[in-house]
Amino acid sequence: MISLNEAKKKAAYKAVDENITSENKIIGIGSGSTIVYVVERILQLKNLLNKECIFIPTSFQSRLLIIEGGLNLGDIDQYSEIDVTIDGADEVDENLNAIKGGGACHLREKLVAEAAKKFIIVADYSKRSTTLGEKWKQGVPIEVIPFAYKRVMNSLKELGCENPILRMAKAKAGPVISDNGNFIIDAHFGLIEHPKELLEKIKLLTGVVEVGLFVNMAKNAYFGNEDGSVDIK
Ligand SMILES: O=C[C@H](O)[C@H](O)[C@H](O)COP(=O)(O)O
Repeated sequence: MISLNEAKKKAAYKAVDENITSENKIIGIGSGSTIVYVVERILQLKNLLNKECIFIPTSFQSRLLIIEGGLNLGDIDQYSEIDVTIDGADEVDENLNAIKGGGACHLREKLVAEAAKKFIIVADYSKRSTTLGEKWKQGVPIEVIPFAYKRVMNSLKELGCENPILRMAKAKAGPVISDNGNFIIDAHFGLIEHPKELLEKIKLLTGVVEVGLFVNMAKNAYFGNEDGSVDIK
């Protein structure tokens, strides 16, 4: 049996080995703890990759990983067509729909994933489910314009979320502020049988910037298993 961190690393390394080649010129880098291993592997293989390759971050965290690794940094407004984006997830269902935004990065993550010809998810075994909502009990992360948060919370209750929560910071009094200056609401909807419908309903609420439901976006997911193997879906 291996630890969750080792499982993340196994998935990340295999995803890089199988999806990042010398032919890729623009690569999207997701956010979170699994992505640290993605960048670690990219750095190990640096000499085999295209020297001109540009890396597009999805957060302050991944921007730092790119800079500190000595990789070429670009931005999504300079490079709106990406060859491959690799990112972590909070939960992935059997159709490869995902909940993302546990680290409040899902707005840029979605943009960089949508811009990619190939979007690949990397995750450990604890994130794998049949139906979204089975594993990630914190709720769907929703980025909102700060002054709209109360109205959006009321509307989320009408959509079936009993107790939407404004995400609070840990080492600061007050709410989490995203990289884009917005608030995050976590909205638990139980089992999400129809993620596309729920995404569309939430997205229509005034003041919502982006929803951490990634529906029909991933080409493959790499899951690191407890026994050290990696499943590719
Ligand atoms: O906002 C954060 C992102 O969506 C992450 O990709 C997600 O939370 C998974 O992170 P981790 O790899 O740390 O589990």
